[in-house]
Amino acid sequence: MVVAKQKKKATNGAAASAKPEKKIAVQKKVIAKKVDAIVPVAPKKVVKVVKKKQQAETPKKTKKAAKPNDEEDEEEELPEDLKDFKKAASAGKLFDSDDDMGDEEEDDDEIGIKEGPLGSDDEDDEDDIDMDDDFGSDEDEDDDEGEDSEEDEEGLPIEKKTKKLDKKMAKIAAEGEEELQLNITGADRFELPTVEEVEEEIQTAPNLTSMKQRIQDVIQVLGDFKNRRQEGKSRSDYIEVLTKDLCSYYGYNEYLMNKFQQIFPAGAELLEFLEANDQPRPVTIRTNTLKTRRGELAKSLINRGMNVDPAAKWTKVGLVVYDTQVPVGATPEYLAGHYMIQGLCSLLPVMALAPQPGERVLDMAAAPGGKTSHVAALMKNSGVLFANDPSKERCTAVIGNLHRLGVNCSIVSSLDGREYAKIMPQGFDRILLDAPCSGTGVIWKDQSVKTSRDSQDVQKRHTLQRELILSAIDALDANSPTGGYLVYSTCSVLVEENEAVVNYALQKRHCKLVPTGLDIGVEGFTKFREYRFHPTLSLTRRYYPHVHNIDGFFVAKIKKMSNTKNPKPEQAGDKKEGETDETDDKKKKQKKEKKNGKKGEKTKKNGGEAMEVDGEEGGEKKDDDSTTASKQRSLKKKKNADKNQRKGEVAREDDGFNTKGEVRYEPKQKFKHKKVNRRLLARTSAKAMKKKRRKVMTKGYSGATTSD
Ligand SMILES: C[S@@+](CC[C@H](N)C(=O)[O-])C[C@H]1O[C@@H](n2cnc3c(N)ncnc32)[C@H](O)[C@@H]1O
Repeated sequence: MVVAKQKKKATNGAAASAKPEKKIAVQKKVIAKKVDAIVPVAPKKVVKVVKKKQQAETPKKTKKAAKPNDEEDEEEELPEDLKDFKKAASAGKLFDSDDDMGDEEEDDDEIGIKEGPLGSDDEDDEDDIDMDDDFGSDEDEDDDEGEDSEEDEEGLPIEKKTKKLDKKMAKIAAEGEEELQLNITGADRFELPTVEEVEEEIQTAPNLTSMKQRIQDVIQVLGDFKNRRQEGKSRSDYIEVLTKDLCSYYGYNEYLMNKFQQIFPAGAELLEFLEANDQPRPVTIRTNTLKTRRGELAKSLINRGMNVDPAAKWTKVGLVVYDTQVPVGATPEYLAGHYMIQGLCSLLPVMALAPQPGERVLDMAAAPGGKTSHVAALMKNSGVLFANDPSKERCTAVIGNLHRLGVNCSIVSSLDGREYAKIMPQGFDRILLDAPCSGTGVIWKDQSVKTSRDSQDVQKRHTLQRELILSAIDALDANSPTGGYLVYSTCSVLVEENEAVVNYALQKRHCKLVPTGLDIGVEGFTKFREYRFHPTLSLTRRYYPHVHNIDGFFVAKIKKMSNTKNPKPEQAGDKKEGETDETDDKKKKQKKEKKNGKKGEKTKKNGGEAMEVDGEEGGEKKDDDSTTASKQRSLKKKKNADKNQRKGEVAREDDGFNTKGEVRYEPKQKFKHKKVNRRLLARTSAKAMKKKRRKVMTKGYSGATTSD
């Protein structure tokens, strides 16, 4: 553009200084200027074609050599070129290549428009400088324009030609612009390949760049689906292609990718999460306050050549290690037990548990003992701390760490956590259940998680977690003067292992969620897809690597309300979408009916679930003799009510997740609004009012008569 401008100046400058004998030469330059002027709007290819043609037809010469003698030739030549240009442009041949959008080489070509009759780049540069020098500065330009218009008025044939040419050029430019816009919108519109095509590409020649591009394109379309969708393609078509690409680009199986897509329905956030899963978290350590203080520890580590800093505002014991000249796990301070190497997220559940000195505390799944030793530090090495893990091998790590860190209030056991409810019911003031989980929050540590987790696997963990959480609640003492708290945590981001487990516990035991007291984290889900958890699930906290720069994590704090096993019925959030208080009332009514029915049955069978199934038969037998229609009707009603309720229970028995561990799909209820004929309604209500009034009047009148 600078060059073009300089040329313009040069052209105008020429007009100013070389009258009249140089007029033709000036006009030629004006024409050249017009050609240049359309360059920015005409597609590169167009320019290239014109220039190439010019090059082909005009012997290449320097500007100096091209001066007066060629004037006539060029005058004739330019309109011809332009004809070709127009033809080519209107035939649409100039835009159909991808190259039109240009790569760097093409950009060079664009600069190369300076080539051709007017000479090479280098020459141009020189010329530009010369021209400036010869023909004056910007200020001269205005004057030149004035002279141009004077010349217009004179109406030389060449001027007429120029004007004609101007019009032509404007038309061509407009056409070019139009076509360019068409091409741009065409290029913008992303064409969705079929899943089969994508699969084939992935299997035969996976191209990470095009895959990434497609991922971004699809996410863009999904973000503005109404406007960007391809006709005939549904949202699920796009999602299917996106899932395939995401799986192969990031290396996940489809099961896990679907789960993540459900958690992060916004594509951009999903990408951030997936990217973060491939990034290592910072190395962090926890100061063991049983032996030292953070400031002292930091000083000694800095002296050893470690670059450390306080890890975050919310912790007084965490340090982040930026770089180190010595292995973090082999310093004298480490061996002396002044710190534990721990991810920052590991501090969160212990902070939420807030164990007090002198309490009875259980760490139900303790190995390798990072959190156990933190608990001991907060208990100031007093009270009793049970550190349990069923893996004997992993228990040796617990013992080693507790020794190194100077914990002397602990008992290490190697049991299945589910045993604790039986061997020590109501035996603890506080319990930490850092449950075994899928590890979907710490994928950066173990990439095999990406492909090894499937629905059965998650379902198995979900079941174990539910059993463990109930056992933990049963091992808690609700009447503890200082506690009665359970902290449930996982390094998983899956709802099945987190909210669903806690919600299940709320349904099964008399307990409630309380605030974790943690400053960071996002609220747990109270709604997930079509499922509704208890509203207090918002008190739980979720952590994501892409948001908090710590491992994916979940923390819930539960207070046990009573040592009875029965939960308060309203404790659990088992209300489903579309359910109202009215449905609750109906349920209560059904339960009452059921209970009444059961009373009679109790003489035959013992309580429990089997009894409910048998209840139907029992009920029928009992009422065999009864022949009245009303009794039969009420029996049928009761039977249906029982059946419906059982159906609901079966559906919910897995806490919103079917036996495969997948979210059960239930289409949203569509509410049909009955059309009300307002006139008819008004008429009927008016009639009813009249009737009522008449009734009252007659009553009142007759009443009055009697009383009188
Ligand atoms: C997430 S790790 C615990 C990490 C530990 N809390 C820490 O911070 O060092 C889960 C632990 O649960 C243990 N585990 C597996 N099944 C268990 C069960 N049935 N009862 C109790 N713990 C179990 C595993 O052996 C594993 O050590």
